[in-house]
Amino acid sequence: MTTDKELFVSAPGKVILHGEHAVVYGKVALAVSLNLRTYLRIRPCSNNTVQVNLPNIGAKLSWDISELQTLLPHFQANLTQEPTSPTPDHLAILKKFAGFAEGSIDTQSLAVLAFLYLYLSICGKDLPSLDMTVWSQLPTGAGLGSSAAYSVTVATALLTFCSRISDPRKEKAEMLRWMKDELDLINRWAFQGEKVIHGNPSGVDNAVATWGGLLRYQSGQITPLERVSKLQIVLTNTQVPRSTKILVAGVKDKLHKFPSILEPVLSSINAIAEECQRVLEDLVAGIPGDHYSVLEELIDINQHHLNVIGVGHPSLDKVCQVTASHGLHSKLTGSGGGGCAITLLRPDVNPSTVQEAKEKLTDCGFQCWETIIGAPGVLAHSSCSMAEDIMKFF
Ligand SMILES: Nc1ncnc2c1ncn2[C@@H]1O[C@H](COP(=O)(O)OP(=O)(O)OP(=O)(O)O)[C@@H](O)[C@H]1O
Ligand SMILES: C[C@@](O)(CCO)CC(=O)[O-]
Ligand SMILES: [Mg+2]
Repeated sequence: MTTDKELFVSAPGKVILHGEHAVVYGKVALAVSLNLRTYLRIRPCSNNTVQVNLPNIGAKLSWDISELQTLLPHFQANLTQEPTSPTPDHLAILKKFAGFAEGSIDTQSLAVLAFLYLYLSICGKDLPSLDMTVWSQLPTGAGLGSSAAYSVTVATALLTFCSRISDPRKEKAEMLRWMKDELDLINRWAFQGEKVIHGNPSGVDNAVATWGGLLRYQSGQITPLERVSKLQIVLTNTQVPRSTKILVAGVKDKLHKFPSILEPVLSSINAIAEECQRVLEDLVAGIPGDHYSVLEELIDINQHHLNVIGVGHPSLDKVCQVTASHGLHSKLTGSGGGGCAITLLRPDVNPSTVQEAKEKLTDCGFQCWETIIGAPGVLAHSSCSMAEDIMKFF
């Protein structure tokens, strides 16, 4: 097999500055890509099988093309240019095929169901033999958009492999990307993968993984916010596992139970995201003001709101307490219930204060790192351009 037959793609994780959960109900979210990426290798294989290797979650599966072909009649309607949503019937058929129990929502089932749904929907009538490996620098299920980075890389690789979008490796550009229309198609297919994993995603995470940078997202409308990604952030992973699907469903139940109590909270989260955008724009425009104090207050208020809607966790409270004792402000990011928190660093913060806070957080059993935000969205790579420390996982 020649190496140019193998294609590598990668997509970034994200942090949500403000708007998680409220964005599911049409409110504004501000989200930015991270310098932690998911990498995927796809290549043809010659033994009429589809092989999927997911080392982060310890899954290795293989199916005969002839078996997969029997599922195609159920997915015929999907073989259009327009991405189509997974129905409960589709998911039931795929679960039965893969041998997963009816209500299974474990890590492996969700990843495999999302792959099978995208493979059968994107690849058309002549299902190709292929071998796919996905490996990520992102912690799985920690609020950093690992499911979206996974869905974006899988959708991109399948669309490229089946020639439904171009292969950017034919271009001589430094950064191998797709055209705007193709990125839009990738984003819309990845959204279907997210539906399999999340149940009811807003689409913000797959938008950031596709387009990169800092985005304002509202009801499918994506607005890149340029030149405002200067914020310095510490990320803390509480290492408490949680599922976005369950947390999103929990907020829905609460909203149905107490609409007049929860709706104003979601509207207030919307106002926080709007105010944050305004402050970030003032910062860039050099308009005088104590912008960082406002950003810190917005973080504190939103963290209280997120507790009110039921997505907090004692481990996240601990991150907020520890950082507050060093004069720093934190909130959960992503779907909460554990997972990750962000802590804002003012440009004039004393590095020893940050160091001490990080040491205390590490003593609590949390993992802490300073991040570079605003990484590029989905990229193609040729095998010779892949860094050695990443290639060793493939
Ligand atoms: N590297 C990976 N390999 C295989 N499956 C993955 C990988 N990364 C994510 N997944 C799939 O995504 C699921 C995690 O998605 P979930 O939405 O719960 O968390 P997240 O995306 O990390 O956080 P958030 O949605 O809050 O940003 C896993 O259960 C798995 O099915
Ligand atoms: C919790 C949520 O708002 C963000 C998860 O990163 C869910 C979503 O928008 O799909
Ligand atoms: Mg997710």
